[in-house]
Amino acid sequence: MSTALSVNVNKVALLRNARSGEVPSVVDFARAALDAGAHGITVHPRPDQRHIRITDVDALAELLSSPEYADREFNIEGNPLDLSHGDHLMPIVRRVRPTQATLVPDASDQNTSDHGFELTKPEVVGELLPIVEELRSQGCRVSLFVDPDPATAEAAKQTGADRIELYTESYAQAFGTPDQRATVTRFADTAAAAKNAGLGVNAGHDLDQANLGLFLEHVGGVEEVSIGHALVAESLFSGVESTIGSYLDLLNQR
Ligand SMILES: CC(=O)[C@@H](O)[C@H](O)COP(=O)(O)O
Ligand SMILES: NCC(=O)COP(=O)(O)O
Repeated sequence: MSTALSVNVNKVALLRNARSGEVPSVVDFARAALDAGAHGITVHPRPDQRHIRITDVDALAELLSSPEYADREFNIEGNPLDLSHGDHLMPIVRRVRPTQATLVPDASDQNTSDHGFELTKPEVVGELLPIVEELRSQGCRVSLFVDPDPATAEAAKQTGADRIELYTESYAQAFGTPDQRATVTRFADTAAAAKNAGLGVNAGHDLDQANLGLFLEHVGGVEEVSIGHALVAESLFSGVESTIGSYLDLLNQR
């Protein structure tokens, strides 16, 4: 199985928002990533719009609607259960109709994503069921952000979701330490449990060129990795085309 690369452009928007204006352009970065061979674009439009704004989502949707990118995917992340700023995510997904929605249980004031859904709790599954059903009814693939836990992966099936996304920060932290083997084994076990439950497997958070290869070597059947923070940082030094090419080499996609 080949693993697709979805480029998260949150951090391009973060830099852009440091000043007024459109420099650097989120759309231009996304176009360069796609032209270099990235399989898709990911955004996480948080309620405070600290980086990705709703206008960015619409501009990227227009870019990806271009015939030249007909085979590329748009992945929108967010927490449909966080109504602290009103219903933020679902109106966006209903309007844009992305290829995939990745549901992430972030609170609106979190610095970044730092945990997955507790799907072994029936009440969490119950809250997600109607949302997953609506998204899938509009043709949107649904992925649920989860911690590395086989029981959680198995429970994800009850929501009707298509995939899980493995939250890989603990892997990135363990990479190169004595905990590496045990940690990557837990991710492999979680991925296997998801596959056995009939779910696809995505992965993301703190993946980079240094740690990605070992992860894919040990965790089977990963269909998509979404990478942003490290990739954008690496692009500052090596350029977008070269950086994307390096990731595609790691994914054996060139
Ligand atoms: C869900 C996840 O781990 C990331 O996709 C998330 O988008 C990171 O959010 P920030 O870019 O705001 O840190
Ligand atoms: N779902 C993970 C993602 O989109 C990007 O995470 P990161 O590479 O910015 O940590």
